[in-house]
Amino acid sequence: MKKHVNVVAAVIENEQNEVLCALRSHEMSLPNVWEFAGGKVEQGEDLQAALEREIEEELGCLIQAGDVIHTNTHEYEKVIVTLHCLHATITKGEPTASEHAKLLWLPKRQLESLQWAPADVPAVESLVKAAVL
Ligand SMILES: Nc1nc2c([nH]c(=O)n2[C@H]2C[C@H](O)[C@@H](COP(=O)(O)OP(=O)(O)OP(=O)(O)O)O2)c(=O)[nH]1
Repeated sequence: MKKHVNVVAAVIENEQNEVLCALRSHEMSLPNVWEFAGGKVEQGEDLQAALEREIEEELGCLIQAGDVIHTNTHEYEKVIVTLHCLHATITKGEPTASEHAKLLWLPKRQLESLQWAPADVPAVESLVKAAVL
């Protein structure tokens, strides 16, 4: 049976209505696609605490995680991912790539110009839809 993992991802918006996008590197599983930074939820952790921990580890900054804005389950070849996208705001520091190949602030309405991890596509579509309304 395939492993099922719960993953949290941060939709971080700046004052210019740009969203932080992160490119998965060659060394990561699912390489060379864009995602919202985050990672797997550990046992006993709530979604907000998991996201705050993952962002500090991955991007070296502190965030406050807010509401869940989108949840989607996607079946990959080897794993089933339930992706929870949460609003988040930076409270201290600047995001810096350590594991990712690149970070990019992109206006919401341009998000679909990137190649996203398949599990992220519904969340990206709804962010773009909300931005153009
Ligand atoms: N962090 C994050 N992971 C995502 C997103 N979309 C998506 O499909 N994923 C997948 C990729 C991975 O299979 C899983 C998250 O794992 P992870 O970020 O902890 O890192 P990983 O797979 O590189 O870790 P590892 O098990 O290979 O050590 O969820 C997303 O927007 N953010």
